[in-house]
Amino acid sequence: MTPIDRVFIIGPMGAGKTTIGRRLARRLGLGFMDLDEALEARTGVDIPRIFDIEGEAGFRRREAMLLDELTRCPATVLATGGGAVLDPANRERLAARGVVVYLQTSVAAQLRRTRGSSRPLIQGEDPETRLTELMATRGPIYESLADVIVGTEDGNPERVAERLADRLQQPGPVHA
Ligand SMILES: Nc1ncnc2c1ncn2[C@@H]1O[C@H](COP(=O)(O)OP(=O)(O)OP(=O)(O)O)[C@@H](O)[C@H]1O
Ligand SMILES: O=C(O)C1=C[C@@H](O)[C@@H](O)[C@H](O)C1
Ligand SMILES: [Mg+2]
Repeated sequence: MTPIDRVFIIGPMGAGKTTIGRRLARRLGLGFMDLDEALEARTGVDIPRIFDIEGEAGFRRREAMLLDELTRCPATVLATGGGAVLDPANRERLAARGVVVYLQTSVAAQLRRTRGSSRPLIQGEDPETRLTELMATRGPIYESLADVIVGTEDGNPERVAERLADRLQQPGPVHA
């Protein structure tokens, strides 16, 4: 069996990409990186600030450049940002360089998990409608890009990570 070298986690805000990605990496004996956190570390400001100064377009440019760099790192689980899959070049890189895992979740769970957060795209008056709209456009993209799809409604991130690690370690076509 070929050992897993790179795993890319995709999915919407609050799906658990950061939380489960970190646990998955530990289980697989891989390093962990988070695209949002890496971008904040590189720029020295948080994501809401990047949106304020450069707009979403500026944020997406930085996100794409860093994704190109981080998807080349060996022995890594990389949690991406919720909107990283919108860019076709990003999608090509993710698909070509590793196993893509989609963490699927309901809007209700996303709402619970992101309540009170500073994520710029859900700062309006009606985050539920916003999350529903985002899922309508992005859901099909997540699904078509994924090698593996895992539900995260289970309230225990460690158990989700365990299920996912088992699945990735089984022989079969998910191995990139
Ligand atoms: N399976 C789960 N069950 C319950 N809570 C969870 C689960 N996964 C994550 N959480 C909680 O939901 C919150 C959001 O999770 P996390 O930050 O990992 O999401 P994310 O997908 O990385 O979001 P973003 O795209 O905004 O970075 C955290 O407080 C985390 O503890
Ligand atoms: O869904 C999105 O487009 C985003 C999700 C977050 O991970 C961050 O990358 C940023 O807030 C944008
Ligand atoms: Mg995250």
